[in-house]
Amino acid sequence: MDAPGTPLVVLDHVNKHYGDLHVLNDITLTIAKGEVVVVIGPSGSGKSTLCRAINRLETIDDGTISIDGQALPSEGAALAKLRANVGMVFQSFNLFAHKTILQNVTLGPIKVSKKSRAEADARAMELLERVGVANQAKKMPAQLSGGQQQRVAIARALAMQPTVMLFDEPTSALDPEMINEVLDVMVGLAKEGMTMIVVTHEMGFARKAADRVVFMADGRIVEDTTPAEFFDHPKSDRAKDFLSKILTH
Ligand SMILES: Nc1ncnc2c1ncn2[C@@H]1O[C@H](COP(=O)(O)OP(=O)(O)OP(=O)(O)O)[C@@H](O)[C@H]1O
Repeated sequence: MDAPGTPLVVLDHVNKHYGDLHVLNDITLTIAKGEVVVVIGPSGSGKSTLCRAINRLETIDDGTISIDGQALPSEGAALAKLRANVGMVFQSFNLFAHKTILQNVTLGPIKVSKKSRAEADARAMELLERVGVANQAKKMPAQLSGGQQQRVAIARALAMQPTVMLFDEPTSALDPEMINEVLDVMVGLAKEGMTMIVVTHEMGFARKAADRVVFMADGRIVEDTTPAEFFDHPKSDRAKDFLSKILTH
């Protein structure tokens, strides 16, 4: 087992364009094992694109991205293997609508990791217990609330035993009363030492659980610092402006 502080996710001079739009502008970022990094910034600043590029859901124009010392393959079996190590939780939970909650969690371990059904079921039930929805295991996704579905999505990602978890606005689609139940699960994961990259507008989570805040604007990393430093002493005008807009309400 590597010591905390070992680089796990490394982006080196990454660029991406959509036509004339420079959506990722010379992004260089290292995330260490066990670190929780919250990515925040104005709408359209490139946060989701950054998160998706780490998992190769988006291509990049130049630069390199590596995970655990391995450069990201662009396709094929190597990419599938890498993706299995990177748990991804999206804004919309993306559960398979025609499979039960338990089947949603066991599908990856059975199909990709070739676990036996008994082993996959046992592990899935442990994970569903952990995120507080074990009693829903036989139900279909549509029978669960949004907050419950998102917790299942987290359990599904954890079932693949990822080395890093990416969260792309995991609470944005939830009704307000369900946000905390998902954030509580995420805070628990952070405390257990999971490496996490979280795109979110939940500043409370950033303050409570993040080791670092990465603030993006116009495709660039403008600040990369501790939550306390960022929220209490933002350095750039962009960050000051952003914080004044979101913290006045
Ligand atoms: N497939 C695409 N084609 C063209 N432009 C795109 C595409 N996807 C994203 N963009 C643009 O790239 C920019 C960055 O998008 P991105 O979703 O990464 O921003 P974001 O910071 O996550 O924003 P938000 O907080 O609103 O989700 C935006 O201007 C967006 O319109």
